[in-house]
Amino acid sequence: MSTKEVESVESILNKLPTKDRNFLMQVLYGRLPHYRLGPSKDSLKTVTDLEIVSCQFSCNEEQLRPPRKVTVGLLQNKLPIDTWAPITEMRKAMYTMAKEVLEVAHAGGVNVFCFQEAWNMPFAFCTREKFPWCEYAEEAETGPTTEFLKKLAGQYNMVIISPILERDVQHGDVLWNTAVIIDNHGDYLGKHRKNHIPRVGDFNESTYYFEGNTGHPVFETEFGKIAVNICYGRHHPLNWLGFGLNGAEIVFNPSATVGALSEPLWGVEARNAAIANSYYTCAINRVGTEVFKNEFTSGDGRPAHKDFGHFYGSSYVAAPDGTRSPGLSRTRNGLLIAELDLNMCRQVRDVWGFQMTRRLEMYAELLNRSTKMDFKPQVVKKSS
Ligand SMILES: NC(=O)NCCC(=O)O
Repeated sequence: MSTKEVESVESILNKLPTKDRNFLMQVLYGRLPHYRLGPSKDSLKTVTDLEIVSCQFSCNEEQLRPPRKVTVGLLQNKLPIDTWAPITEMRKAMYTMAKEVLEVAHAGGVNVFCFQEAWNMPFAFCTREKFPWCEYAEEAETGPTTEFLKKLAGQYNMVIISPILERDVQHGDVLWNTAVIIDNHGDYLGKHRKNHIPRVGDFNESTYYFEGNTGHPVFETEFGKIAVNICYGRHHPLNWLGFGLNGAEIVFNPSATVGALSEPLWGVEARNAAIANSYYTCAINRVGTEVFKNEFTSGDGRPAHKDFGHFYGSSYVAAPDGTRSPGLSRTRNGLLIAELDLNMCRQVRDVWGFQMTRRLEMYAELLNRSTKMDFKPQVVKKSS
């Protein structure tokens, strides 16, 4: 990590006098979620410097439905060892870290836990090297990472979302960027493959895998209907809409993105999706700087370099009413624990009526027309 990196936006806001800070937070972040006591970090042995933020979103009490409280856990973490460590060592280090953090998350009452994108490996897709990175790929349903997490999910009664590099051995060993969903009984529930693959900056991911073919699945769990919009998919409002149309109540957005490219968009996109679709969104970004052995370039005139830049963390949760949690640190490992009341989804639909006032059939007709070869944009010009 560069020592020049700012800790977080909130660390700057916190320097303001309390009255000004509270006013600004209210305007920028909405009605503030309440803070909860965080779990103890005593069980952490190897994970150092883990920031824990613990908060609570609330909505109106209803007469006919009891509250539907669900606690989510979002983890952003640095690589514990060098990118060039042998795969078995990297996996061991990642599993040790995950085991310790999941124990803390369990103590914090987490029901649904999500890791960052491609969590169990370096984010090596900048390099365009095939070896050793493709060797990290594993089968979604039966691979070592899924097997490892199944035990913990069952033990902790926790749904776990595990974004990995997938190898599909049934279809010619093809690779995918995939999120595996393991239910709270420790059973494999399903998977979602990343729908939109970046071709921007050093994000050379299309060298490794293509656009996903799993649509917009929503996974019905004992803790609500959940979906996963992997990283770059957050720039596509219709991708978010797809999960909403299928009934998602919480959409996780495990990501890996760097400051120079996307930081001004980060606080906007997942939050706007929460508002537009009346569901909760959980945006998780990697943190730290990952340095590789060999230099790479990305055809943008920059000199060859060995790192992606700084992954700025800043993971947060946004609610259907637009309220958001503070972001985790830009520089530290972090666990964000947020208690949500899923009743808020319908309450916001009733108040704002976005699902009633949107014009899906009108959009469908335009979208359909716009994909045709003979499409003519509807532009009105003054005739000359
Ligand atoms: N991992 C990934 O898709 N990153 C692309 C960059 C971005 O979406 O900000």
